[in-house]
Amino acid sequence: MQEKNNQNMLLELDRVSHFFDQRLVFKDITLSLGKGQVLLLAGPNGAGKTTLVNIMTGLIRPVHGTVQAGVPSGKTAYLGHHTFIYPGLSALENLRFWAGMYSLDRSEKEFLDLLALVGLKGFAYENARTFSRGMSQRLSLARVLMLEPELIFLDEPATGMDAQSRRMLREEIGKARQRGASMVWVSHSLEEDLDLADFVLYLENKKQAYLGPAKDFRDHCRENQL
Ligand SMILES: Nc1ncnc2c1ncn2[C@@H]1O[C@H](COP(=O)(O)OP(=O)(O)OP(=O)(O)O)[C@@H](O)[C@H]1O
Repeated sequence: MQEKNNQNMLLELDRVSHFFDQRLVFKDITLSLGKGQVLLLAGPNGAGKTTLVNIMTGLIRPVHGTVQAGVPSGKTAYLGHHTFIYPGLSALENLRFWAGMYSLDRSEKEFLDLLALVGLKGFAYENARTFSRGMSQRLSLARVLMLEPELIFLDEPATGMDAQSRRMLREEIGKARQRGASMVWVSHSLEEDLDLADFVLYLENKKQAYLGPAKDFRDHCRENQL
């Protein structure tokens, strides 16, 4: 995907293997992600996608191998199973809180514009405790967009989202990619999402069954009956 030690390299995994209680999840994952590249991470349930994202973000230390990130932690963002939403705060207060955490100077109008972008304008002052799964996911997306990260981890970000929200999500992913952000994106909707990706890593049978250009993945699936 990129030459090793390239200064545009944002994430590099070298022979990463992981076990839970002696049970192998996957072995020997080696990849580099460059600036502005989108890696789609796919595979059947239980293949190890979330585990690999957790290793990439540093939440889990791999049993073997190394992970190097070329961006400071303040320039990475995660949208996935944990929404990081404070249920006792309104949508706007959540954004204000996160902005404070990252020392970002944002006006009330900017918060409201962000909430409008993710379709939550009418809920800015509502307590986040009352939000559905899809609404919480949209608020979490607003947090990610506010950070303008260089490296974004998306673990099934469309979970709980309706068709309109999924379209908005894909549009925002496209915009982030255009401004040069890199992404690792776990998806179960390959047909929909493949066109926004540069590379695909397909995990199956405890190894990388495919790692290569997204444009060649469909042919690979046909040839290998995936
Ligand atoms: N904390 C844990 N302790 C023990 N086993 C775990 C733990 N987390 C995950 N596993 C196991 O590791 C394997 C990979 O799980 P993981 O959640 O990474 O898969 P996934 O590809 O993300 O699955 P899905 O598509 O269902 O979300 C599974 O067999 C799972 O049961």
